Amino acid sequence: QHLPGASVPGSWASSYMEMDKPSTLRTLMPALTNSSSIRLELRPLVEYSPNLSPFLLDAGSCVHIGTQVACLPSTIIIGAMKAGTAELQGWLSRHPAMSRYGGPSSSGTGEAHYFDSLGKPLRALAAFAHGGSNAVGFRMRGAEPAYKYTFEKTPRYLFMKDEQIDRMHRFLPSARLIAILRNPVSRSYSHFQHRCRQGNFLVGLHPKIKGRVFASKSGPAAVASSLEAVGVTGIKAKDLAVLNGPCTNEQFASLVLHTLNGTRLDHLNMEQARTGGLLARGYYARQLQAFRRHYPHEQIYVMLTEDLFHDFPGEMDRLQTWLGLPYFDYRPHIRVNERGFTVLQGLKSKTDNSAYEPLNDELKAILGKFYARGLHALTDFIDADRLRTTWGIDF
Ligand SMILES: Nc1ncnc2c1ncn2[C@@H]1O[C@H](COP(=O)(O)OS(=O)(=O)O)[C@@H](OP(=O)(O)O)[C@H]1O
Repeated sequence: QHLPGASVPGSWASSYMEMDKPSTLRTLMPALTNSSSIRLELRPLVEYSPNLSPFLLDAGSCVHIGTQVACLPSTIIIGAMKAGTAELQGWLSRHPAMSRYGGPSSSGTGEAHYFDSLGKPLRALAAFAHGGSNAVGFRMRGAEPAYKYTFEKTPRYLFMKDEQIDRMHRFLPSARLIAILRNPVSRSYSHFQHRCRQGNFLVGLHPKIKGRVFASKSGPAAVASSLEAVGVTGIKAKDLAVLNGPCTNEQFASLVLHTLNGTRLDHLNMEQARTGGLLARGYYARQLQAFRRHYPHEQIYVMLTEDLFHDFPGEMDRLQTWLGLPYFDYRPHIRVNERGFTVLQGLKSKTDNSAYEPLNDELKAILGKFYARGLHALTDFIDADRLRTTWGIDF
């Protein structure tokens, strides 16, 4: 078997186990799984059949479709959005034993979104098992299934409802999940900037609402009628224009700190969290608790964005160890970009983009207070001192 250079030791390679009866795969899985590694000594290979249920398969198992083999993800980066998931995906896919959804040259985000939209995933998963287009993302070449394991990242997973997590677990019970968490304050501001760049907000042009920022999901006419309902009368759709990024602190404050009638709050409340997950996605504890209800503790790895960005190779070493991968030294492959960030050579980094205005101290304090209460519960997942020192939030 061809292995790519010395980077993947021969001892890492697996043999296949042709499963004549896919219905026995789940029963055998515990015997094939080494609890300290995603590697499967015998890699289940199921022959495609029109009746194959995706719920018979499991993480890391492969489906044989004609001359092709596609393997289900062994590990998934579940979020959080704006916590550096794309960068982490890029680094992990550089590992010679790992292959990302969409393939190395994917021009898209490489997010499979199998589990976060009701309706779509079941069809997609069925299509996977049935060799349809969704299998392409995890397709293997030649002898790759012997030594390569697939993974994907969909940051929205961390924000899923319980029934969606349940389905994920029923489909991939032995998957290893990686959660990367960024200080919720900077995460929410980064999310705001992301949505600004995408033109998701409207800015008021009329003197009564000049400069105010509104979520534009339902369009300017809907915003105008919501304003009318709270007594801000005479606003027409043409009085609202699409806001383009990069945006400012003032615009962020306008979105999260102003009630619809224009009152400025000096603190954030749950009501403000309605802004499309912008704030709610930072409630990490309840999100992780939801995953823990389905996946055992040992299958969830929690890392902090700031630690990763501070020492990328060191954090990748720890992650490799947790995944039980053969050691890959990232150090010869790093570069420091123009903005001073450590990135991987040959990997397009979001930090190569231009920066936006830093979050000001007043907003930092208001948001910090808003998130501080929820951080207690996060200490079930991350040491309190580490949260204090890395995020600088006092709680
Ligand atoms: N190496 C390194 N060092 C420091 N910061 C980095 C690095 N790589 C990515 N980033 C920052 O991560 C943010 C993007 O996160 P995601 O890739 O998870 O975004 S997304 O959810 O996929 O849209 C985005 O944050 P903001 O720039 O604050 O928006 C990136 O700049």
